[in-house]
Amino acid sequence: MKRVLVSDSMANEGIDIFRNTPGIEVDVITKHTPEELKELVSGYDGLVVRSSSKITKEIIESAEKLTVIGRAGAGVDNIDVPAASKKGIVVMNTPGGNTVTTGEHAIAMMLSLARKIPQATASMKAGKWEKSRFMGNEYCNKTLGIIGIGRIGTVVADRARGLKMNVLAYDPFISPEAAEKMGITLASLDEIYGSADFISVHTPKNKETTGMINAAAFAKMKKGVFIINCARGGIISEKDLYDALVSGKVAGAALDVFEEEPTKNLDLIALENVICTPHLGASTDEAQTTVAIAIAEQMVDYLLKGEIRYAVNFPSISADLMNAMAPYLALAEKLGKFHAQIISSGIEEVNIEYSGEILKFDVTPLTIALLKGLLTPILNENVNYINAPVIAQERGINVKESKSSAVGDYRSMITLTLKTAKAVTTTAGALFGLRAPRIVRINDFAVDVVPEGHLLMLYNHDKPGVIGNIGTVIGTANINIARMHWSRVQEKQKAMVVFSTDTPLDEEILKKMKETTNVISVHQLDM
Ligand SMILES: NC(=O)C1=CN([C@@H]2O[C@H](COP(=O)(O)OP(=O)(O)OC[C@H]3O[C@@H](n4cnc5c(N)ncnc54)[C@H](O)[C@@H]3O)[C@@H](O)[C@H]2O)C=CC1
Ligand SMILES: O=C(O)C(=O)COP(=O)(O)O
Repeated sequence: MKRVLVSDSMANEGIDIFRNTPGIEVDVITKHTPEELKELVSGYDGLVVRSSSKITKEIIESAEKLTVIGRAGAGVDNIDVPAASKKGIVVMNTPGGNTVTTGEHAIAMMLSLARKIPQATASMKAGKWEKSRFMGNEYCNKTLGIIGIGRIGTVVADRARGLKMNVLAYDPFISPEAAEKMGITLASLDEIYGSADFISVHTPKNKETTGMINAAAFAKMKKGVFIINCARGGIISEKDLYDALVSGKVAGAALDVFEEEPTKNLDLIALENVICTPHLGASTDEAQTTVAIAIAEQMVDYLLKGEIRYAVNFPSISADLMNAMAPYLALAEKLGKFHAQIISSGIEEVNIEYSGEILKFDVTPLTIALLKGLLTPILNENVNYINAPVIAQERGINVKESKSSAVGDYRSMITLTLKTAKAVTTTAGALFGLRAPRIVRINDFAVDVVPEGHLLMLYNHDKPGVIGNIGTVIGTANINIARMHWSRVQEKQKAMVVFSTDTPLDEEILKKMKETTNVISVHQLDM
């Protein structure tokens, strides 16, 4: 039974999916202190959050069973994703589920801001009729600068064009060609600051964007600019925004998000030219139903079938793709696991070359699978698809991928070259038929090894009698040989034999084998 905790409010349609799925048990507990949440989480396999629960490193580190954190929404800045990745926990969100709703909120905020609708509403509710107090500004032919032209930014741009606004966008990760296809005019930040009448922010909150709109940025803006933030508090410095609003440089600000939530910055929101909502960007029935269903389905699929969709710390693999890639993932993992056991010092560099039909897939998950296989025999800690790249990086292992269109004897091949302080070694793997993994090369030796069970890899001088002598040592120990593959590069030089045995060999027998005439070295591998 997999247990899921929903720690922020979530639409019933999502909770029902958990409730109605055999094998899943769900609890909804939305009122908790951070300490209580830490205690609570430790008993669950899955955790669903929105923006209220802060999932810190401390919570993650103490969450013994947790394998997946689902964000019913877009931003994951309230989750310590690096800490989750290190612990092997998948973090997934529901991109797109609240895009239109949040874009509409930004437009609603912009429209309300320049026409002072919230202030006029409050005045009328207070029994007044202050027609001349609430003079506004028109949008038609004004310039809207959008910072971050992703999903939400694109919706805002589209709706703003309907209002006959000129739209400029800044996003360093969008190519001019992609922008042109979307009908977006890209501009530099300085161009936007210099020409925009309205500026709306739609980036994620991260190291680069935190505080990106600060006093220096306000100084470059047109006097009388309107600012809209429906992305994240802290992308705009609240202190610098306050000063710019008081000085009149900024004519008004519409804020849905705050540096701290619920905000304690009452001085800022008390300003006459600030309108605000309590993080309502995604709060529509439609968006909440969509994101709740999406995250529940994604988490059920992960918890029960291992299918990963929309993970922010792993490439997405649908069930169909997973099925198609499964033999290659198994091959990559086996190759890594095999190679890790034939080296004798720390890995400095991993070079992976993919060739043949395998190139029809995104090879990123294959590299992750290979790293998982490679690190598992070396480390005692649990290595999985999520933490393998993090562990490799932490250990200073340089991972390089390359692709080759050259197809040799195999339809697909993965060639792995490891550089250690002592040597550079190469192995290669291919599929036999459609599914069966094989090791097909060990350094200079062409082989055909089934990477399963207990293997013995032995180098010897290519002289008569070696096989007989080794067979006698293994047979005397009453150990059955299941398979055997012999290979040599050139007659009478070094040769190699790989045995597969039904049971592992103990140290004493291994020692006897190493002492056998003409044997150079013996490695036992556990696959
Ligand atoms: N107020 C609310 O309730 C909601 C807020 N959000 C916030 O909006 C953000 C954006 O959401 P989506 O559009 O769905 O994400 P998205 O990933 O589709 O778009 C983000 C865009 O920002 C761009 N970007 C990243 N760093 C940048 C930088 N330094 N300068 C300029 N552009 C940069 C990216 O290239 C991307 O195009 C989320 O991360 C979340 O924090 C999202 C949903 C609801
Ligand atoms: O999806 C997002 O990034 C949001 O900010 C929505 O936040 P919420 O789920 O309403 O707390």
